[in-house]
Amino acid sequence: MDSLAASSSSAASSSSSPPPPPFTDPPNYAFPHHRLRRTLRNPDKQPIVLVACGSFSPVTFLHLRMFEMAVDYVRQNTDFEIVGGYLSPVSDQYKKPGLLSAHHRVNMCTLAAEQTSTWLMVDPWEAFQSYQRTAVVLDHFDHEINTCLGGVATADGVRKPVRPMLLAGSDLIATMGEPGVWSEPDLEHILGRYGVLTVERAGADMDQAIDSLARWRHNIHLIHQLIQNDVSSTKVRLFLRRGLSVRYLLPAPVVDYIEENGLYKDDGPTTSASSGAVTAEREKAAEREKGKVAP
Ligand SMILES: Nc1ncnc2c1ncn2[C@@H]1O[C@H](COP(=O)(O)OP(=O)(O)OP(=O)(O)O)[C@@H](O)[C@H]1O
Ligand SMILES: O=C(O)c1ccc[n+]([C@@H]2O[C@H](COP(=O)([O-])O)[C@@H](O)[C@H]2O)c1
Repeated sequence: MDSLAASSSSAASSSSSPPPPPFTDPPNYAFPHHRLRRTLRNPDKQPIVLVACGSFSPVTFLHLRMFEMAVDYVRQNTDFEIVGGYLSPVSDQYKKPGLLSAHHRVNMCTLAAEQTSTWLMVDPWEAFQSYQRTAVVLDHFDHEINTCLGGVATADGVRKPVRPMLLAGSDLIATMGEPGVWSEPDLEHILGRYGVLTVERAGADMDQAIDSLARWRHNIHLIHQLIQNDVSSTKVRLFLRRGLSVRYLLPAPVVDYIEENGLYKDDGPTTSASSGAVTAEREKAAEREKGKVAP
């Protein structure tokens, strides 16, 4: 199997022991696919699933709106057919400021997906374990949907593999050009193999962001926001700390959940925002040194 996780784990295995599973699943994990469409509407299209990775602390209407913008973009500009959409909240080990526990973030994302949409799902795979790089997360989707579920079928019964594609804001794509945040092989894997749908974000210059990623330009799809929305989780957390209303910025069940659980009343951890992935990777390496965490 052509996956980063598979290749790194098989390199570590001895010839006498059975090959380790390609991915480490959290306890009691089952891949959610209750809303994954298993039959292609148009047999000539390439099936894709949208995977949005992020903190979602908390999930906002903008995060959900990114998926709807992607649907319009894909219909008007590509030969893709979207068969599913997933929010994949990052692990607690990501250590970003304001990162609430995975338990609450997954609960809020699930309320948002299940109660405000008919097709979005939440995959808790990366949330409930050690930090997983985005390249590995996309491999996990590839494995679950194509290897385990057998992809999707056309109405004539022809099976087709589904391509997981990253759905992200242009600020996230901009970090791909920053030294020390993403590894070069991972960029090749994410942008060369899978591709990304990038939603314009106020304050992040999309053209500048993709300049340094020019060699993968064919796999980077730019989605312009026709109605500007610059809601961010940071601003929502700030409002909550100040006792201001966040109603109509987030889905109502998420606002209720925050109130019921008394969330975001204090500042949380203070790691710098851009160092989340770097911090998580360093901590994981240190854990590996101590022999506590599998590679
Ligand atoms: N206003 C926005 N416009 C476009 N993309 C966005 C916007 N807000 C979030 N995103 C994207 O959503 C994904 C998840 O982001 P994340 O959970 O880190 O949200 P965030 O609002 O940026 O969080 P924080 O404010 O805590 O940094 C990322 O790809 C991010 O770029
Ligand atoms: O895989 C990586 O190397 C990598 C580097 C930087 C960020 N990410 C992912 O990007 C997502 C959003 O990050 P952030 O800091 O914008 O909240 C989060 O899911 C991280 O795991 C991933």
